[in-house]
Amino acid sequence: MAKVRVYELAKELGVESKTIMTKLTELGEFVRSASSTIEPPVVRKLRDTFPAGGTESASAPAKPAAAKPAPARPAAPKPVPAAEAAPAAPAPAAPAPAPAAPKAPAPQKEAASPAFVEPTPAAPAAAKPAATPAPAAERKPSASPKPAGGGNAPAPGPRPAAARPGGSGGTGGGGRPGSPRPGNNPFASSQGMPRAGSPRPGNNPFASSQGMPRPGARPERAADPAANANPAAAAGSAERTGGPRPGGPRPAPRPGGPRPNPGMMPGRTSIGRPGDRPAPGGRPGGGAGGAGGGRGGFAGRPGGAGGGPGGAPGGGGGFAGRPGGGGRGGAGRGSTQGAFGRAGGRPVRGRKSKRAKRQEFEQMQAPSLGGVQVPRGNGSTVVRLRHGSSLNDFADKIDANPASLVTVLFHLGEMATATQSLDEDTFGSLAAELGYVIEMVSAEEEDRELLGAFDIDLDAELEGEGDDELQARPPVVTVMGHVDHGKTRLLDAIRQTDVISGEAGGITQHIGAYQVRHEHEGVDRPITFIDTPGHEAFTAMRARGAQVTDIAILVVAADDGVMPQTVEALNHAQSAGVPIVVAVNKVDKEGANPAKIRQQLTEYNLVAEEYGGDTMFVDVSAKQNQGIDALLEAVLLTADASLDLRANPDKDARGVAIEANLDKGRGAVATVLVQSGTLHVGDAIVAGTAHGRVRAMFDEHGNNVTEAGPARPVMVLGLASVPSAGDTFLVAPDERTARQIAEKREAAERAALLAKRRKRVSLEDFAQALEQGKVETLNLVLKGDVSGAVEALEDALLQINVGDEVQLRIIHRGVGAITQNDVNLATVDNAIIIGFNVKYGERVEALAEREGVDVRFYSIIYQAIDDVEAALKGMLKPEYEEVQLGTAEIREVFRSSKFGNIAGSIVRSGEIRRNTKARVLRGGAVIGDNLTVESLKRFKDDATEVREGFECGIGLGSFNDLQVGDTIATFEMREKPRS
Ligand SMILES: Nc1nc2c(ncn2[C@@H]2O[C@H](COP(=O)(O)OP(=O)(O)OP(=O)(O)O)[C@@H](O)[C@H]2O)c(=O)[nH]1
Repeated sequence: MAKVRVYELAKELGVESKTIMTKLTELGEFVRSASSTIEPPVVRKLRDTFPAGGTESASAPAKPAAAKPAPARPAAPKPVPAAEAAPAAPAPAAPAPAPAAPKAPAPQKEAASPAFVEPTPAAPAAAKPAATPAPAAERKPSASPKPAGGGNAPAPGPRPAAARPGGSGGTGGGGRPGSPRPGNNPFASSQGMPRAGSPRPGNNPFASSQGMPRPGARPERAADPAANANPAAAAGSAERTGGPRPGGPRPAPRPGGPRPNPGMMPGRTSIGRPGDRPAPGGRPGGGAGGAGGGRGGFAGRPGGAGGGPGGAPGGGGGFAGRPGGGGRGGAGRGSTQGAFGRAGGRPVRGRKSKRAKRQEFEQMQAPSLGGVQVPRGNGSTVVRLRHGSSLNDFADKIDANPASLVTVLFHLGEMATATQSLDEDTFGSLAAELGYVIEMVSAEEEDRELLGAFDIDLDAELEGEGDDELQARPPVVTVMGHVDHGKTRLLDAIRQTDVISGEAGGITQHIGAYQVRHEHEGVDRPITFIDTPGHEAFTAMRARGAQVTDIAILVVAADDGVMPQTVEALNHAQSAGVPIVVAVNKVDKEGANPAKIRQQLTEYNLVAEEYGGDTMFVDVSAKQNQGIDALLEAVLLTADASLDLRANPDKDARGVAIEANLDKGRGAVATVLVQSGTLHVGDAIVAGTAHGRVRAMFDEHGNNVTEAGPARPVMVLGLASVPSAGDTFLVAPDERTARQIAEKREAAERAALLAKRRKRVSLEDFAQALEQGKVETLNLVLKGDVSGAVEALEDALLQINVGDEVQLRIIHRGVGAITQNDVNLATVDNAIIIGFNVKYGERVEALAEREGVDVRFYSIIYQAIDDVEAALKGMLKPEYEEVQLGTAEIREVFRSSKFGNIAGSIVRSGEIRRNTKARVLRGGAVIGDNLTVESLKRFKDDATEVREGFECGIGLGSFNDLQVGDTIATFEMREKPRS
């Protein structure tokens, strides 16, 4: 046994507890009472000091021999028993009497002896072994006793016991597996006693000890007492428990005892202990445990006592158990005490029908939040929700009442109506509480599902296309580059090369994209150009999930070199995985240095072929139409080298809207790029949330066309509304389907927009997102007022030691205000934008807000570095500041027994809002803080807010210390913007 109680040792040594305690004080050991436990080394010292009874000697030997291990016990038990029996007996006897009488003397004895025995042996043994081992030993003994009576039991018993405890208790958890039993026993005994007790009667006897405990509920004390009562030792207690009470009944009881017995504390029993008992199987165990439990419950110490034998451990366990116990353990205890509403309550009331008990048990498992019942998942039940879903949608999926979910969510600290769109995090915490796992369906998936409802499966369609169906299609090219480097001029020049039109001036109409033909290796091949220079259109489309561009032409003026937007453009292209062909423009100009461009771009991983890289650089002069053919040739070569450009033309068309506008005379006009299939006049189409029937189509020459195949841009008339650039379009089986798809998309888009708010990664939640595997890379977009600062910032950021699990990637850096492009790029790549001494460009803030992009501004470089570093380490927490909302002066206090005191007040400043935080000030001193405006009335009506100058009734919940003249100040905590 690990620990011995003072009174046990006193008994053993044949001295008074007081004497031992005095001695302990002399030794500098602090003990609270005679039932306190003493550590083995101290026990040894005391034994040396009081060379008392032979018991000691007997036990001493035993210890060594036993060495705590299981073996010891078996052996020890018997011998010891004898020895201890004597001492122990008395104690047990004492308690036993009363209870015992009623029940079964015989059992008592049996129980007693074994229990005692064990304890004793244990105790001595314990000294040597480590405390931990001891527990086990103790337990075992206890267990063994009963079963054993014999030797076998011991061995098995112990372990089992241990095991159970651990298991059942959950509590016992660690070392104290024993606890479980204790718990069981405890209750068993205690409960058994009491109830049975006549329980009460029973109680009386031990009354002090037992009686108390049980009823006592509780607590520690109860336990302690019990322990004391037992005096003898854990054994004693055990006995009592086991012995007396259980005495007869118990024996069995414990194991199952609890229930039987008692009937008693069924409640408790059932809860915590049930499990235990079984485990113990042994009454002995039970007995002992019981005792231990009792005490254990209390505290470690008691436990110790209980443990006496095995009790000690048990005791500890008990404790731990309860707390940790969680479900059962906790309940168990609670019940005992009656402190825990359900469990405790019932038992007290008396017996309940099995059904009632079961119901109660089930209730315990139901979510208790807010007192509502919601079907629970098993912790891994997956619920798929669309972005923008509401509690109603969630409730549908789990077959719950939406109102219950509102309540549960409220108890989790969030308020939402059943129809309000919620973000993923909110659903996540709600789902976790209820045992579900939320999977948010991505926008693409969502659209796929939406189309699936109409029997349209674009992926399956693509997968089903083999070499038989696929035919080569032209590449789609976007021209990007720094301002004034000649993008527009180059697109014009290319347009001029169109050999098909045969018209002077080539393409006559701007429709957002055009096709030219170029003879490549003897074959006349078309190339499609997106006729919107710059990467704005490119990123805008990409942000909408449309990947239109196959190849990017990066225009760099040879007389100017690589400039910020050059870099920006190539970042965009690279981040989209689009191959780049570099057009070194203005080579006709004086001072043009094409070689310098090649050299500069090597820094950005664009290494010219002539330098051993794989990027084609072509010197051109857009102004003089030089090198255009070579450029087209390079485009085709690059396409052939790195891309598989094929599509099936023989199906309904699918593609992307490139640009669209509302024309006064013609209605919605959209230029679409067919990506696969063939679009015909008369087709029912849906583009984003716009739908209609193709009334007419025109090409870039203004000619009417009746059909358009893959990579063919055409201007379409006939849509009922204007789609957005980047919207995907498809031909539907009929106009009605087209309309329905459009309507559903519109609804989904609206809902998603509502829920979007702050969903993207932010520096604050980056570490969390990292942990959850949502991100692996912290993508940053750096913008600064001067390039030197941006470079310095980038260098410093890249030097942060980020560890292996995460990568820091600067996906774009540039000089100037935060632009829509930056936000679009951050949207696509889930990046955070860092602005150093710059501001938002026009209308960009709204876009960032809408897209939920985290944009941070700094004017001190180290602050930015610190924040990023902190984010990477999960240290960056949002800062909150208190914002006062309003004050009200109390003019009169209405007392209401139902609602608590209501402050009849007049709002002096700001406004008073319901559910906001409040504090009460009297003469400038705060007399009540962290309160909530729980009720707010204007006359008899409930109000959500009352403005300055108006009177209202304010209820602060249970805070009733209100006086006329007090001021109620309301405030809220707002996230502090970092700067
Ligand atoms: N000498 C010479 N000038 C050129 C060449 N290409 C374009 N330019 C001139 O450079 C200026 C800018 O050309 P743009 O085509 O407007 O350049 P951009 O890149 O489209 O400019 P933004 O639309 O403002 O972004 C114009 O004055 C062109 O005439 C060229 O090859 N040689």
